[in-house]
Amino acid sequence: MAARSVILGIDLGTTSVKAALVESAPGDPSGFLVLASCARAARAEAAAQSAAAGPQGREQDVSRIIQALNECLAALPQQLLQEVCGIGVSGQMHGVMFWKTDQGCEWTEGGASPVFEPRAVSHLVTWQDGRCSSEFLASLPRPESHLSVASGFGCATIFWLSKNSPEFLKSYDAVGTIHDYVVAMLCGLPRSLMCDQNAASWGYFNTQSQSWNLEILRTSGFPIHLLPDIAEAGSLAGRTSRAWFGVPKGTRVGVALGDLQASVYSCMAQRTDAVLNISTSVQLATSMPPGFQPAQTPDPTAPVTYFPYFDRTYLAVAASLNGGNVLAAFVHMLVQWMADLGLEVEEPTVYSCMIQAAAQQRDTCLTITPTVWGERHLPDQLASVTRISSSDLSLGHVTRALCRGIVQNLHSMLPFQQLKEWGVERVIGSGSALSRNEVLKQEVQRAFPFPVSFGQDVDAAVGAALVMLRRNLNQKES
Ligand SMILES: Nc1ncnc2c1ncn2[C@@H]1O[C@H](COP(=O)(O)OP(=O)(O)O)[C@@H](O)[C@H]1O
Ligand SMILES: O=C(CO)[C@@H](O)[C@H](O)[C@H](O)[C@H](O)COP(=O)(O)O
Repeated sequence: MAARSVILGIDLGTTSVKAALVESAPGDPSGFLVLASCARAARAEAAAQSAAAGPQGREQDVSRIIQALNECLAALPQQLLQEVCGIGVSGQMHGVMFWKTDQGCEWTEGGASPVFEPRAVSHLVTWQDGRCSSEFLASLPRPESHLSVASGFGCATIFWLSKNSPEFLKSYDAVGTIHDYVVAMLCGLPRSLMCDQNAASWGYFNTQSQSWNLEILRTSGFPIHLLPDIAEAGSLAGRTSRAWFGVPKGTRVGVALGDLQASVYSCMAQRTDAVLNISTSVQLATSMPPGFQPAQTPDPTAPVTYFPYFDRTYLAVAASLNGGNVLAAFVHMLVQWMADLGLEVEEPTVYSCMIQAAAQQRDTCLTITPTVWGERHLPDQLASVTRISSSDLSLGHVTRALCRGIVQNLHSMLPFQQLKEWGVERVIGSGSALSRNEVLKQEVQRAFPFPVSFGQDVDAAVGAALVMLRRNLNQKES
């Protein structure tokens, strides 16, 4: 019997790590089967390593992210892992972490299979980081890119560190996103490799020339020697340097992909589909026609931006900073209030009760603008609640209004009418904040009256695997 083509897909998200085992299935309408999947909360939030980052700093402990990854791999069927012939990796874009070449991890051979643990690495400064004030961003050089630079973008964070913590940078000689790091460790890469999807999310990257704005950065004192080499999205990064949780040594590994692009790749079946992802954040994306090129002068006030996809095509994306993280903040607030009142309640219980209560509350006049983190195009628009009446104060009312506010905020960035004009005929939902929340699903269907279907809650991991399967492993043995 021919060996199975089993591909391992990984998504290193902001809240959780997801892994999926995917197999080519020509007989299936989708062409593939998800054989197994796993998700593990990373719980990686950590205090900023640089005190100067202040309360707006948002960093994650890389060891906890890798621990969640290891837990996912350990939970997948060993037999299937031994049949893996390719690995696709995706993750939270924009963020940046640092490591020392050849010292970024330590492989331990003690257990059933070698595993790597991070060594000589920094925290991950994530896309939610707010240390770069508007004044600081205004002091930076204008990028030669169609995307403006925002706080939490890798190059902005590196500029900030070079100006506020220069000693910190002297300890490292490699940088990348968390998913670039994992690929580099799995393959033992001498230098970090990055595809245009992630490079564009850092700022100061020209997607037309596929190159960093080296001259602009160099003349501004940016440590350009740190910048990763660029590779095409969907290309190979290398092969695993060791066996890993049963995955054979020498397994091909793709260059790491953006989580959004990987989710779109797994959900978008027709060019007329729009993909609405609600995870920690929210994105509404649809594909632009081949040959489309975004205007080269970025407009920081534009709610829709254009993300590189595959083969020099672009996605039109409304990317909100306020998605599942707003619900998580509300849940955290409730748990804290109940603790202050001497009551101990677990977060999953609160999620379950509030979603059930809102499902019974089909409508509300309470109106919530949920933007506790502002938006990149409206940084000063923080959250607000209006139309509060004594009859609309139940948990069901507030949760319904919160879910509606998250979806309406996205709709204000990319309205149903605009999608219709672009030829969109269907919306595919993705992301586990959406898949676990019937009320959010109802509000999506209310705001976007298209036929709506919902993907799986490991869409980016499946997408990363499919890219590997369709762009590398269906080709002849190289
Ligand atoms: N028990 C739960 N029930 C419903 N929603 C949840 C639950 N736990 C977390 N969530 C939501 O899921 C979101 C995280 O989704 P996830 O897909 O893990 O994010 P990411 O891909 O960004 O890591 C949280 O921000 C929260 O809103
Ligand atoms: O902020 C944008 C785009 O600018 C998002 O697409 C961003 O890439 C994602 O929210 C981050 O990658 C985080 O994704 P997730 O952890 O919310 O899945």
